[in-house]
Amino acid sequence: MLIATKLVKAYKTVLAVRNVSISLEPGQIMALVGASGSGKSTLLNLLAGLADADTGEVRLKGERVPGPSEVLVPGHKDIRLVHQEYQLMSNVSVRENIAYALRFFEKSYRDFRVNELLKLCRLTDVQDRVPRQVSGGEKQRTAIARAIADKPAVLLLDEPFSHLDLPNRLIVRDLLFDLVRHEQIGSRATSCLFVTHDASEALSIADKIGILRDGKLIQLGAPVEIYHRPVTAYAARMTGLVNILKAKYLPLLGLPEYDNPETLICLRPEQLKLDDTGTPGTVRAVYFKGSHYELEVEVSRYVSLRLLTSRNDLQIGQVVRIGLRDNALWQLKG
Ligand SMILES: Nc1ncnc2c1ncn2[C@@H]1O[C@H](COP(=O)(O)OP(=O)(O)OP(=O)(O)O)[C@@H](O)[C@H]1O
Repeated sequence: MLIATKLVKAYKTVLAVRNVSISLEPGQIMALVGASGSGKSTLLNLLAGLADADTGEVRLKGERVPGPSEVLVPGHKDIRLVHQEYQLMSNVSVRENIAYALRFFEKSYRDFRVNELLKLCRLTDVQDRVPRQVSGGEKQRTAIARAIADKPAVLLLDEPFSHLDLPNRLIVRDLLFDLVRHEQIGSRATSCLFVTHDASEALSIADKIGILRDGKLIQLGAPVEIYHRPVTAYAARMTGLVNILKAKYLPLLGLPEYDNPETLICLRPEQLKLDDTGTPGTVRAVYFKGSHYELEVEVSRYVSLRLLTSRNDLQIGQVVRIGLRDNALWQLKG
């Protein structure tokens, strides 16, 4: 189990990581979601033993993970970090890049394991090409295959989806999911922690999601919990499309105001519906999303709401009526 306790890291005047504590169980997937500059990469480096914490510590299976100032070769043998740039050897094939991680193993096992990894990461067809001859998605998967080759306890990934197109994002998402489950069958369970600024993949595969803001972990929980009960407007926005309105505008939707009219209320688009008996509003935007349409409907000068519909006959300027699917409103703390 990987446990980080009260990690703090500052760069001169910037406090990049503030008192962050997390724990990752064997076989778990955790995603840390935050805006640019929220401290994601710094935290990953601390977890990997590649940066020295000012205070706090990281432990893997009870043993302290030393920082680079304490060891000759920075990093920990059981923790692998896949960087955004992949850091592959440019003059050797995909296969050899992966095999290099297993150079101290017997050849027969090495060949077996490399074949297994090529299959798992869907790289068998491109195994003889050098990195410049493969796509970004294939480079990413080669870096992941190399990182997990000798079954580390922890796989850390920095923005594994950010440079990829949608099909490749889905392949990598499924791969992470598969490899954590697949590698669990063996005697050691690999855990995976990745950082991202886009929660869409995180919501679907992570067991736990942490929301980072200005170096602080402001919320940690299961994806469903964070999505439906975000603590702040920032956590709500980082995890998907959301309407945030002040409680004083709830009567517009036929609901009573709260004691404090300035309280922020979070309404996910799917909590709203087009409803002939609901509140009238004017369609301000219609976005085609493939499986559905996203509408922006102005219900007053101060309130525009986003909702989803399968109706394909709506036009900008048209008046529609909006109702709530359920009255489960969620109150934000700020
Ligand atoms: N070497 C450094 N020297 C000074 N400040 C730094 C250094 N590295 C990061 N920072 C600052 O620390 C804060 C956190 O940076 P970090 O790179 O960890 O965030 P991030 O969430 O990974 O951002 P991004 O998504 O843009 O990569 C930022 O304010 C950044 O400017």
